[in-house]
Amino acid sequence: MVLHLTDDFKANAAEWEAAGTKLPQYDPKAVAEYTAEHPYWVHFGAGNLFREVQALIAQDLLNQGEVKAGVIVAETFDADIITDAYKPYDNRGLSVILKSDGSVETELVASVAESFGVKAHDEVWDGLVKVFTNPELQFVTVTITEKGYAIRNNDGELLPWIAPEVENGPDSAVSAMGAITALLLERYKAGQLPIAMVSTDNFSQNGDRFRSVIVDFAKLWADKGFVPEDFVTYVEDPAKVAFPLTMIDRITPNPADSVSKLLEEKGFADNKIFHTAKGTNVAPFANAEETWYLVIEDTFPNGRPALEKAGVFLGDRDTVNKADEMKVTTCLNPVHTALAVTGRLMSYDSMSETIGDKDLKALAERLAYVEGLPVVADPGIFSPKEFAEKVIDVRVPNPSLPDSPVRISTDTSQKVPIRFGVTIKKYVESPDHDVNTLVAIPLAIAAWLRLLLGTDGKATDDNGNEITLSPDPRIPELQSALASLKVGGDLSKADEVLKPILADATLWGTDLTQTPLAEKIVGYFKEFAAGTGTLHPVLEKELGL
Ligand SMILES: NC(=O)c1ccc[n+]([C@@H]2O[C@H](COP(=O)([O-])OP(=O)(O)OC[C@H]3O[C@@H](n4cnc5c(N)ncnc54)[C@H](O)[C@@H]3O)[C@@H](O)[C@H]2O)c1
Ligand SMILES: O=P(O)(O)OC[C@@H](O)[C@@H](O)[C@H](O)[C@H](O)CO
Repeated sequence: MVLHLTDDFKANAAEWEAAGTKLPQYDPKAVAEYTAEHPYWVHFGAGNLFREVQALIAQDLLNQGEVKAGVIVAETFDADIITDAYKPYDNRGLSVILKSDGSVETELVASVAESFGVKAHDEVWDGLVKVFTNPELQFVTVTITEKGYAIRNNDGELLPWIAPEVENGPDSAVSAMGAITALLLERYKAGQLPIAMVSTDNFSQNGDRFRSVIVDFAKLWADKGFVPEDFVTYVEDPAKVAFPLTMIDRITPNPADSVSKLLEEKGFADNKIFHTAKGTNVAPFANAEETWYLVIEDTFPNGRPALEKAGVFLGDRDTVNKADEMKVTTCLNPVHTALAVTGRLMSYDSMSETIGDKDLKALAERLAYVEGLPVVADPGIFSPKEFAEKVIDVRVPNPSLPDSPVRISTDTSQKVPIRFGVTIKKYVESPDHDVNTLVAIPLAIAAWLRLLLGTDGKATDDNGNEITLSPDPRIPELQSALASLKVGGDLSKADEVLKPILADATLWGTDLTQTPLAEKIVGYFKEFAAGTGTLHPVLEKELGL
């Protein structure tokens, strides 16, 4: 038995069912034809999370007969994803859910009706313009990583790949933010049509940041005379263009060789993993855990389907904001980052190994329960304590999940302001909490700074073995700032060297040198960097283990 994603799955349904795969309950060809005239949902960022959350929601809505159209996917950063992992498979994918009890569930997903890999303003772009000028389009979702929203550097200057788009106007825009602003301009020209623009990336107040970047872009073009001032008013008007807040959660590791092999053994032919030139790891399948949440602020100016019937929580702004802060600043993502940086120092391959290390687990527990929970608000829709317990006791330890410290520590510099900075700020600003009591957060920060010691993206683990750091746009700058410090070397100037880094509010959300944390971090850093084999003794001493 050999199963291909492009099979006429109704004709060989028995074989798919024998493989235990859930099948679409609709005709994908009819859905694609209907979507071409009646699009309601476009998603930007054709990566792995999309396949395991948004595409499955779209499939669920189709299966239930709630909608007749599928989701359209657009990729601006890495069009190879579309060429390699979507087009050859008629935009279909296989969802592989690796449950914590060791069982595996597969589902053939055919809800992606069309895919656009944007490289220039050519016929592919024209296809997207047709979608954006359609009055029936209700919303856009986005998963493009935190750095995908950046258009300026830390000094407020335009990034080198954004500046030409500002200079040359909307017709030249192919970056994620430029292209989305240009497509909103088309929607504006088509009659100021309403739409919801839904960021589903991992950061606090994601919708607010998304709005501010789009408004920034629109104003830059207005200043240069490329667009009318009224276009700026359109994107600023929440009744026309809404930017709801969201919380999204499903641990979705990069497609793993182990899963590819498992699929091959089970007769799934489409199990090849692609590593694109831009560094995305994609496949015609995606692998994820069973738990998932999507919480969206219910502001959709052009309406929406009954997303709640597919398991999405729709709530008011306050509820969504609290749910997101709970996840990204306390109960999940900070735990992930602390485990990932210390896990890289231990050269652990999997996240389940990190939490299986009792000292790293103690760090995670202190971070979530002792330091995070006291300053996080209860969203009401789930209990933060139970959420954190499930993360620490069930989700991260899931031995079936091929998640790695290498993946989680990608772009750490972009994540620390949210994952640690928000909590630090709450301690600094609240008269009821003492910043001096923080231990796990400064330990995690110090461990990350120790991990960065090295050159050219290389570093050493706690055993002195060379490792390659995960990609991060600020590594060159940070490694060069730390260059005079060596593991086991003279650390007497560590204070001086670390000071400007710790003062950088773009990294921590706060100038840490104005807080007692700076001294603490320098102290921990010196202990970690004193030599090899320091991680466990320092954690044990500082955490009282
Ligand atoms: N994977 C997860 O467990 C998970 C869970 C919740 C939220 N998220 C959010 O989703 C994002 C994407 O995760 P993923 O698993 O799909 O990652 P992925 O590596 O599979 O895909 C990344 C996507 O982002 C795009 N991208 C990368 N850099 C970009 C840039 N500079 N500009 C524009 N687009 C860019 C890529 O082209 C691709 O579409 C994460 O960064 C996070 O914010 C991920
Ligand atoms: O996706 P990132 O790169 O922002 O962060 C890596 C992980 O912490 C993250 O993907 C989690 O797996 C996810 O947030 C779980 O919902």
